[in-house]
Amino acid sequence: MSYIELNGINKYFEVAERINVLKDISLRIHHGEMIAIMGPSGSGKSTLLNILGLLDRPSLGTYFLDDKDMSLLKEKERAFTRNKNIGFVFQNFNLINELSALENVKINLQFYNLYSKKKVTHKEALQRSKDALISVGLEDHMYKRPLQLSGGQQQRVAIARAIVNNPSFILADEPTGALDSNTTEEIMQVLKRLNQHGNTIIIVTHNTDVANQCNRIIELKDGEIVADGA
Ligand SMILES: Nc1ncnc2c1ncn2[C@@H]1O[C@H](COP(=O)(O)OP(=O)(O)OP(=O)(O)O)[C@@H](O)[C@H]1O
Repeated sequence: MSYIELNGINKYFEVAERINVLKDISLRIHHGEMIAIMGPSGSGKSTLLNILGLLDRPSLGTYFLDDKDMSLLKEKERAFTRNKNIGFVFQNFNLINELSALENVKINLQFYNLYSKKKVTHKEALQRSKDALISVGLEDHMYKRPLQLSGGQQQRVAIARAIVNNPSFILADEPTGALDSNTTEEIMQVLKRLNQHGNTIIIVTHNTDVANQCNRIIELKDGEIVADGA
């Protein structure tokens, strides 16, 4: 069962002076949780998500993923660990407009092949990408390009891309920020279904309706955890 444990995480940025954006963050994320990270603008939510997603390193503190100390990994191992364990979903979908939905999903398995010794064949990549799109309800839209799809459908493609590697964790930074309330609800249903099937989900959000559908809400203020509970 995958878990994440952060202990004493601090993050500094040096601009004109040193600013401490995350202050002594300790938390354990258990397998199967669905977590919202909330807090005012500038409180450090995205910085924390980037550290959890191995996109950025803490200045101080330890990060364990499944008993492995992430600070000991070299860049290539970090990239492999990230690609294998973590799927990302972004506010603006981050899809490639020149590629079909299917190709946008398949690209994640091509990245996987860059880092993994055990390669996924073209045939398997195609089947897994189709299965991921079917699981988010896009069986009739696989060959369309992102701009031929609605915002909610584009976000479903992005979710399919995030899950095609079977990651334990899905990290979503304002996944419904660009969507209306009905589409937000649809995307939450998709995320909740993935959570019921065993994915651990962490969502940064300003939307209390989104947060209230999670099992745990972590609230940040000025880089500190000020609340953490159901
Ligand atoms: N690369 C960087 N260099 C310098 N300062 C940074 C950098 N990244 C973030 N910051 C600062 O760190 C603080 C926290 O930023 P972060 O993006 O994590 O906040 P947030 O809670 O996600 O905000 P929002 O809700 O507006 O997205 C802000 O003051 C921001 O200006």
